[in-house]
Amino acid sequence: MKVAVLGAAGGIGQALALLLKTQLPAGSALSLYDIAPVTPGVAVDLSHIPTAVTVEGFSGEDATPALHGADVVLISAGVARKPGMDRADLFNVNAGIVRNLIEQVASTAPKALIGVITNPVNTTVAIAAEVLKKAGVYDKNRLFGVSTLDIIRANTFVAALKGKQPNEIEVPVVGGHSGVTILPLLSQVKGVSFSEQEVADLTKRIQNAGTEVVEAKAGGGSATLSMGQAAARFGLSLIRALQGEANVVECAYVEGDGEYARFFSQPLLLGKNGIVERRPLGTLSAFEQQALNGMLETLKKDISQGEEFVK
Ligand SMILES: NC(=O)C1=CN([C@@H]2O[C@H](COP(=O)(O)OP(=O)(O)OC[C@H]3O[C@@H](n4cnc5c(N)ncnc54)[C@H](O)[C@@H]3O)[C@@H](O)[C@H]2O)C=CC1
Ligand SMILES: O=C([O-])CC(=O)C(=O)O
Repeated sequence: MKVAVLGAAGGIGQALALLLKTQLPAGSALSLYDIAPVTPGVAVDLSHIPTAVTVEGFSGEDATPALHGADVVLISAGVARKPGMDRADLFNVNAGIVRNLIEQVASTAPKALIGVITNPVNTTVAIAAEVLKKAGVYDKNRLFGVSTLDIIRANTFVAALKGKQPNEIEVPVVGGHSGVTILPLLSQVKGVSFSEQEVADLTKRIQNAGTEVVEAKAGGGSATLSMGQAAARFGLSLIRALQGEANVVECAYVEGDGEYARFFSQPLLLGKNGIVERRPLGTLSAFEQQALNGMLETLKKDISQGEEFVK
């Protein structure tokens, strides 16, 4: 299996590349690309770690040398937030970066499973879909917005509140990846129960967790290490599914049946061709139903902005 990381010299990219170098199955290839000239050096650095995963690094304007034969492409290239900014404020710079990189994926690795990390995810995934469509290679089962960070945060916060081990807790998080569009389905977490106040407080904390990091880093960027871990979890799940493992389920932001919005994060059964089955959201509490209804206008606007950008 070959995994390409685009944006590999950045905060997320380097953390992700390290985790993939140490956790990909033996015999895998890791291919790193970033516009920054340090990227081949990042690959040399990682190549000294004794695992059976080869590493190559490429820099400059052309991403295609990194993309040949890629089974999975994870994209974190772009700018990150500073205090006072919304994820939507990143659109002006990141929309063009995602369009450019996806054009190169479309021409070089059209069958790859693509995970978009670059913000604003609600919008950049719509851009990616439209670019792939224009190139005649769009398959909605192969394009994912990576929302795994919301899930691992939710697991961490719930475990801490309820005195559980984090690996015992799995919170489905649906919707999108910004503010009110992030909806943890706390009513579905097995083995714990919450008061109404706990649900309200936890939901808000999970929705604002990105901002919590941005403010704590005080101008030095946004979540990179936890996002590296989240992207590694998601990328490794894609690889396990590609290799034929059964019952690999992850939530991600994908094009579905449009019941709520064209793109929506929901639980997905993954397989050799990407999404095998979009799982229903299940029964929602009154709080969750209200939050779902309340997010849709924002989410749809975010999606249209991406669609319009490519038209
Ligand atoms: N989906 C999610 O849950 C999360 C998404 N993010 C997003 O991920 C993105 C990256 O964040 P960081 O790694 O912290 O930023 P960073 O600034 O540390 O790294 C970004 C990298 O992208 C590279 N880059 C910029 N333009 C490029 C281009 N045209 N081609 C190739 N590479 C290019 C830069 O050289 C840099 O190495 C941001 O948009 C951020 O908002 C961050 C955290 C969570
Ligand atoms: O908040 C940000 O800008 C980065 C991000 O998406 C997150 O940490 O969830």
